[in-house]
Amino acid sequence: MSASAHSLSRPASDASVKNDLVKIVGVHKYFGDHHVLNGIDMTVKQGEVAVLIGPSGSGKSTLLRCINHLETISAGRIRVNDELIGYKEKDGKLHELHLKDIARQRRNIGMVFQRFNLFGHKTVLENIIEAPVQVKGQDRVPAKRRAQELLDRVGLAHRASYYPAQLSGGQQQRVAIARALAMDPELMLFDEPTSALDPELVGDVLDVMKDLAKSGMTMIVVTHEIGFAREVGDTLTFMDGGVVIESGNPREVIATPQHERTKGFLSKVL
Ligand SMILES: Nc1ncnc2c1ncn2[C@@H]1O[C@H](COP(=O)(O)OP(=O)(O)OP(=O)(O)O)[C@@H](O)[C@H]1O
Repeated sequence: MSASAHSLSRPASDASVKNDLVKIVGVHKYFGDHHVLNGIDMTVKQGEVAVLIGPSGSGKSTLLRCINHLETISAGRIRVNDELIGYKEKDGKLHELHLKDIARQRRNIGMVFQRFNLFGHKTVLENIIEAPVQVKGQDRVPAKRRAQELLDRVGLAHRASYYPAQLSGGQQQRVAIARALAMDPELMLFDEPTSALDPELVGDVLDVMKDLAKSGMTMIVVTHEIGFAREVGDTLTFMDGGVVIESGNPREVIATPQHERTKGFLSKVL
């Protein structure tokens, strides 16, 4: 088949056609009468990096936590790979899934928080193999081999036998990323992964995230690192008051924000 004929007849399943991995439709979240998310719509395609920015209290963390059902949603639907997260739908109503199904869904969604939350009494290697061995039932030998590969990937192959307290904050955060990757997630959520770090440690963590993005990992990243958003993000979404104010190509949103609230926020963080 000639090249032109091939391009004309490209099948819908062509690997270059990106599928929607995350679909968030009309999501609301109330804590009592405090409306934190007020109808969020967002789509993230397979392999994309979606960066979320917004002022403190705008609902960014809550949205991330809803995506892996650490928070229940008050209305709307969140789907990852076409599977409804946290619920099954019957007669138009949502019923919360059993814990084992919620746990299965969470295994597919890695999450890295602002604070690294490593087990202090376990070595770096033991931290990384904990979930694959305990949750997935993997044998320790292949789990250790994979953990060592992941440590190599985050530049910490030589720290496998250290305890978290012997590492810098940036190194601990890279271990936290390796630990999340050990479950082979399809989606990674990052909630301000560098904001608790000393400035000189931020770059190494962002480099690991850039490498992950290059490898095709689908990522949703809450961050104030606008340079990262510009360089790595496929989309940049500005949230305020629990709604999406604007979303688009990061370079365009940063250079020519369409809304006063986005402009005001960017002027403070740029
Ligand atoms: N469990 C909870 N109970 C009650 N209110 C909550 C709870 N979790 C979050 N909130 C409130 O929801 C609002 C949004 O919080 P959230 O952490 O999602 O914002 P954010 O945009 O991530 O802010 P920051 O940048 O400061 O982390 C805040 O007013 C917060 O107090």
